[in-house]
Amino acid sequence: MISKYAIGVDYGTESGRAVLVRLSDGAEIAEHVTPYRHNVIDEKLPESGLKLEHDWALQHPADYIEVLTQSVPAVMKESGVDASEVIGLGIDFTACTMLPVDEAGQPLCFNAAYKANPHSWVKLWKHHAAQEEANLINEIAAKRGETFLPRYGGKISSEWMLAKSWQILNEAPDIYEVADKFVEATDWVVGQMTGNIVRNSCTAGYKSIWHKQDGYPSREFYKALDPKLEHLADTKLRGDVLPLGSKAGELTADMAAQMGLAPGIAVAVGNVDAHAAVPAVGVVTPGKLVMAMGTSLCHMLLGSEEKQVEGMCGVVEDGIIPGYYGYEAGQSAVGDIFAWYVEEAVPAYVVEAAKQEGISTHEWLEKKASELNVGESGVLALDWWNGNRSVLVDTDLTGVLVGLTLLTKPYEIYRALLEATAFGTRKIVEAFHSNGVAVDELYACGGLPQKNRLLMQIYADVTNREIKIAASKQTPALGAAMFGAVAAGAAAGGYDNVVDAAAAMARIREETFKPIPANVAVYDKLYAEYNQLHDYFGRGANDVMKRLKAIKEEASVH
Ligand SMILES: Nc1ncnc2c1ncn2[C@@H]1O[C@H](COP(=O)(O)OP(=O)(O)O)[C@@H](O)[C@H]1O
Ligand SMILES: O=C(CO)[C@@H](O)[C@@H](O)COP(=O)(O)O
Repeated sequence: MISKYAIGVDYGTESGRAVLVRLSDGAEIAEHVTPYRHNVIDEKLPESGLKLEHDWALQHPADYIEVLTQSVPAVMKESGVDASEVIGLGIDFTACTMLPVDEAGQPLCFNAAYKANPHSWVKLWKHHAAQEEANLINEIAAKRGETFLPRYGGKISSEWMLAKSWQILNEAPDIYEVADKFVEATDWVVGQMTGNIVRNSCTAGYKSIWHKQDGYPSREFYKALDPKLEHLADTKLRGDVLPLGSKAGELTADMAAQMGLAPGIAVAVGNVDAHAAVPAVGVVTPGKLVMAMGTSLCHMLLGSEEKQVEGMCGVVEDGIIPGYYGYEAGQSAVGDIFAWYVEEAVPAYVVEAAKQEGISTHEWLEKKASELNVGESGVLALDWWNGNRSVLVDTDLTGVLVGLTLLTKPYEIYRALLEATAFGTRKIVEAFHSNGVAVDELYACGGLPQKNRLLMQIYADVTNREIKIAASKQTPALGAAMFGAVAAGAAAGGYDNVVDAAAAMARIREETFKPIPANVAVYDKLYAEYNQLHDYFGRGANDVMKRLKAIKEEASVH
């Protein structure tokens, strides 16, 4: 039998990667990464050099296309697979990563008339400058008793489509006016491959308050926010919303030529990175929490019923795997916090020591931190370096370190940061579990489980649960390829549904991380302290973080 293949393209925060996957067994034949030429644009705009304000995070749409034209031909070349054997392609993306486009589907930032306006660019998921809009959305939605609110854990995030769109209206009404549509980057890139933009049910459901039965919120609700938003859903957000696994269209001849693929192959509707990873670790039933661990951490879980859970990002019917309610929660920085520490705060002697040993600074810190007993450092942290996504849903919260002394060592702080993120995850696990969405097992995928064993042991100890690790290093891309195979269908050599695709293609590692009872006991005590700090700083007892932010904003006006 001739092997068939699909390509999965995973769009992360700093780079995109293509993986060529064999459909019979999920073997990853070749992979290639293309770093985004413009990376995250958070200081000044390309070309005009316009300085961006705090909390902005933009991207350049051309970088996404470069991933297709660089990484896809590279995997084809490396593998030696003939283009005729590749039957489908799927992508996954960070989200809500959104952009305004014109009638032709072209990003407004490609237009000389608009590109000096930062609102014409892609707003990356971690663009956090729409918190004021989010606060108002939540206040007004709560006052009106909007029924969608409980589906989003009681709060709509500043990271999502509505807050970002409203920020455009408030700060750049001309861009709002001229935008034909606001689209998720995942849908835009798929549209570039097929020649037609369609929306997917996953980003629409989790990031744009779309519901399978009810559609978007009512016009009255949008109007209550701002009369100019009344028609947002039927104008800027219009367009078909197709379920995950659907075929968005076929690869155009032009893009096929640039990507080294055959024209006409099936392209799946867009997906979200964390969501695509779920079938890629073989999770297609409830009770198994999948943690996509990278710069941020997304928690994905299936349930048979729709439950209300404080601070979850959302519950969407068929949002991850058809037939189940897909639950999502998350932490908006995890790896990014460790990166901050390594890049901004370790002393030179640590960097030098790591260099001498021929290992990375992370690895050196991990090694030294592993020698500590649990609780030995006396240092505790709150993991809010990029705000709090779940369960507080507040991007104005910031980080905390408690317990520092003149004897505190860098690796003790590093360990406290690893632990803080694990406590943040425990908070989420408990929120689900205590509200009737069972979390019996943990699965981890993404870059971090491959990079840091201490981190994974800490997560097992803090949550008191065994953790299974994805065999693939590229789980979102593998999942995206599965959806590409589903879009192609069994008749073409793919699969008819993602459950069948997962049965054949998903794998986990044999080795798991099991909780160590002695560590679990100490972490219970530390978690109780974390919880107290969490509520003190996060639930209004002391709003020092918000006051500091206000002072900082005032002081930064030059
Ligand atoms: N040894 C390590 N221990 C902990 N974190 C690490 C280590 N090496 C890199 N990181 C962090 O991993 C993150 C990148 O994760 P990865 O999954 O590769 O990326 P992404 O989330 O963009 O897909 C960065 O934030 C980086 O700080
Ligand atoms: O918000 C989501 C998913 O809902 C993610 O796309 C976002 O956290 C970015 O994820 P990564 O850290 O790039 O893996």
